[in-house]
Amino acid sequence: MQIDPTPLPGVVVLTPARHGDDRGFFSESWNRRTLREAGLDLPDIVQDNHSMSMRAGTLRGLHYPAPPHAQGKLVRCGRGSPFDVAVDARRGSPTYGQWFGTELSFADGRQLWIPAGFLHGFVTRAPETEVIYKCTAHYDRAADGAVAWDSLGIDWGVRDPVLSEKDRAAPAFADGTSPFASDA
Ligand SMILES: Cc1cn([C@H]2C[C@H](O)[C@@H](COP(=O)(O)OP(=O)(O)O[C@H]3O[C@@H](C)C(=O)[C@@H](O)[C@H]3O)O2)c(=O)[nH]c1=O
Repeated sequence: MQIDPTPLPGVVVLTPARHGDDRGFFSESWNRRTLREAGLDLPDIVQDNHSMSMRAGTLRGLHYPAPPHAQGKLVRCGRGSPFDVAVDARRGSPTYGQWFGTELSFADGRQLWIPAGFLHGFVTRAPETEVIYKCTAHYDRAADGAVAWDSLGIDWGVRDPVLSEKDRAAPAFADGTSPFASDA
């Protein structure tokens, strides 16, 4: 398991080992002990999500479940190569409002760990893109929050994305209004 830091402290890129042979490959996509031994002690995982986006240019985000339902998310790609983005929304954080984005392809198995207190979103680059992510808290519909995808200067590489109604109506990211304290 390779663990690479990003410019946002707490957000890391994980690359699990793959054991290839003439059938294909085998990979432990998540292993608590391996991560702990590598110095990454993640909170308990309680939910695993799987989404399929049929069209290239589909953008889901930017989302956050508000406290006390905030979720850390370990995101990977089942098919395709989405561009995955985390935004630091912890008030008082030195990197508040800053974003980090990276491509998570099925081809290389890279994963993005996004702690609670961050917004999350992704855009698909190919049809039939599958994104799979483990969460550290259960989904609560009433806590579901969204911020406008185009309000943070993120270079998504798409001008007119396919959006849900919720994401089309999401408010802009506004200074000081984040529900997350600095220690979210
Ligand atoms: C997120 C979620 C949604 N749902 C339901 C609510 C709704 O009827 C349907 C679709 O929900 P959404 O439109 O919110 O799905 P989606 O736009 O894919 O939302 C997801 O986007 C990515 C970027 C995230 O980080 C996730 O946490 C989540 O917010 O699924 C659940 O039952 N459980 C869940 O955990």
